[in-house]
Amino acid sequence: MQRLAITIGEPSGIGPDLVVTHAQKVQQEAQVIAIGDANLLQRRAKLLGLGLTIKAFDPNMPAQGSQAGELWVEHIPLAEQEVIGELNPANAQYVLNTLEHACQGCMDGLYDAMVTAPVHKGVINEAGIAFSGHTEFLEEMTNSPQVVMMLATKGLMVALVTTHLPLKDVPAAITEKKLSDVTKVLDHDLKTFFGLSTPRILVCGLNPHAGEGGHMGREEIDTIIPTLNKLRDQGIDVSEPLPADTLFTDKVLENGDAVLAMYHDQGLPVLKYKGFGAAANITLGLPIIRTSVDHGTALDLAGTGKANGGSFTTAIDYARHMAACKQA
Ligand SMILES: NC(=O)c1ccc[n+]([C@@H]2O[C@H](COP(=O)([O-])OP(=O)(O)OC[C@H]3O[C@@H](n4cnc5c(N)ncnc54)[C@H](O)[C@@H]3O)[C@@H](O)[C@H]2O)c1
Ligand SMILES: N[C@H](C(=O)O)[C@H](O)COP(=O)(O)O
Repeated sequence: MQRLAITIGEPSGIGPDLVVTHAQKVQQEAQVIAIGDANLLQRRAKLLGLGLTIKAFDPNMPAQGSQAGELWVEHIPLAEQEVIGELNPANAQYVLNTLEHACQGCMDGLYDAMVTAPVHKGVINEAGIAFSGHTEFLEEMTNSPQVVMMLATKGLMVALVTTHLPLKDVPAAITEKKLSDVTKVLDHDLKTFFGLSTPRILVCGLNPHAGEGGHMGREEIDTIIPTLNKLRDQGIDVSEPLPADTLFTDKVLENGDAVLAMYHDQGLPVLKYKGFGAAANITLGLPIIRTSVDHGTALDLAGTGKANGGSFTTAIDYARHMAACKQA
């Protein structure tokens, strides 16, 4: 039986809501273990009118499922009690403690995968801790040479060359090495986890109309096309840089297995428009399996019972599928 570590995310957001709501279902095929403050989970369940029996996780016991309303918990204490909808920098280190615990447990083989509920990047930085996202945090903690952020929903997978950086810094970040390394990780993990023997990757240009022959930017000519040519010579099936506006049409998409976008807001708005609530964020290139929801902390919805748990379930499904592929 698989063991999944679920980090419960920003304490004042909807992460705890998603976890205690999900625990209302019988879990027979995997042991789902919430990593976070047990008292916070109990308070959130009470607020939502849900029954919750906390079961202390014991790593020395064989993996076992749970009945409806039960939740395995690895207790990591909050620094200060949460106020719903109000960010508190005092709890920033607590949030990182949950991530560190889950990641270390995956690296040690205790957990088969980690699934992350949303954290708030701003409040962690306000606490004086540089943090741009789980993706970069896990890359550093696992000492991985190159990770790739990919969001997936039924019928569309979008990976990113660059992730959480200011738009003005994007062109300089797209070097031959970066594009080549990201594409190789994407190609490898599409084969490993998604059953694609020769994945066809559709690559977005950076500039409008993929640079219009150099009249609207030269990055395609100077960097992107030469890199893609080399990758093709190495047996990776990549397209030419395609104008991103028309790439995301059915006629073009049906010729590929995944899209490689140059930056965050080139690829993710399309993915989220298509699949918000039924998509997951997957970090490729890690020595562990990590998936996440496709949304943020939604402070406005915490404790209201209105948070949609579709993406959370999707993230768990992808994690279980990937863990099974890794074990096969
Ligand atoms: N996986 C993650 O940890 C993750 C992902 C995205 C954003 N974030 C972080 O979340 C914080 C807030 O970001 P934001 O305000 O841009 O985005 P957000 O996703 O928190 O909210 C955007 C809108 O979507 C709604 N929404 C979000 N999740 C929902 C759900 N499950 N059901 C129903 N409605 C939902 C919200 O109510 C809001 O109206 C930021 O710090 C951001 O970096 C974290
Ligand atoms: N880029 C993600 C999104 O928009 O959904 C989100 O910020 C989460 O990123 P991390 O998984 O790196 O925290």
